[in-house]
Amino acid sequence: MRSVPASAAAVTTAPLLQVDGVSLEYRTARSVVRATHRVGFDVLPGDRFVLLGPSGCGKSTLLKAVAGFLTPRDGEIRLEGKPVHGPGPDRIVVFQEFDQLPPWKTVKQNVMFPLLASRTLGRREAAERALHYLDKVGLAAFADAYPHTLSGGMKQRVAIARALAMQPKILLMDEPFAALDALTRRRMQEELLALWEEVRFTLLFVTHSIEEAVVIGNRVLLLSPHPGRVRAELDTAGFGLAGLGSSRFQATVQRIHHLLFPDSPPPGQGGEGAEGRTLSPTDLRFAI
Ligand SMILES: Nc1ncnc2c1ncn2[C@@H]1O[C@H](COP(=O)(O)OP(=O)(O)OP(=O)(O)O)[C@@H](O)[C@H]1O
Repeated sequence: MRSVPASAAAVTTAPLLQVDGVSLEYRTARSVVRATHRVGFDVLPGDRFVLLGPSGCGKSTLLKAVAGFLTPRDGEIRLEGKPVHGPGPDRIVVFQEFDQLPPWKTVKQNVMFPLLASRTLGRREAAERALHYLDKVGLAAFADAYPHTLSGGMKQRVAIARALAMQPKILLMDEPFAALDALTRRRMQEELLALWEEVRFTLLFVTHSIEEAVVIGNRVLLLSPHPGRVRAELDTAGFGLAGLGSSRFQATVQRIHHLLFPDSPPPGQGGEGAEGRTLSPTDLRFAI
């Protein structure tokens, strides 16, 4: 991964990624669905930038556009100042689904595959790099295992190792832990933060969990319901998992809730806690 020294984010002000007035649409023969409306934000090198908003507000669509799979209807996406015109090895996505690993390849072969397919490295160097990143995610001992023998959390670790091994300029994660059980999800958040401390990559992370956004992000962009517009951008540096449960953490969660849903009671009031709430389809889910 292209790493950023601890102090670089503070001294380097040039954004790595610029999303500039981006509107995104899905067009079918019969209709046009506007997913986002003039969304703008900058991601600095070393940021853990989180897109947070209700289901359907266009978070995944934005991530797909940054990855180069969708072209904006209006606005522009730039990486290091250059317009994004399609997918590239400088932006790698980790998805939520566990089935993103070809089952006929071993764990090591899975991590090597994009390195070989993109001709980034030869076979021997690719194998070395794969083992290096598998070690970073604690899976070196499973290098020769097949994906079906791994748990959901282990599969996601392989997907993260595979993405990091490509050393992209920015790692894109679309609800990567949403399908995991609560304990595994928390452990994966912890491991991702530890990995970031070690490698200092730049991360764009999508979630609909307020708690997860505050734990993972140093900056959080709040998007309004469909079509997504920027509602606010918050500085959430300095929380992490250690801050969970502190009064400052809870106050931030409540503030975000209020910004997103000014008319509904904050979590913990009206008989609803921050976890396990029953919410409408357009509301946020708090499933950590
Ligand atoms: N392939 C598609 N064709 C047409 N409309 C789509 C398509 N994919 C998404 N949409 C619509 O675009 C809007 C944004 O969807 P998107 O998946 O980006 O939201 P999201 O914020 O990531 O939601 P969630 O948290 O539920 O994943 C929604 O109204 C959705 O129905």
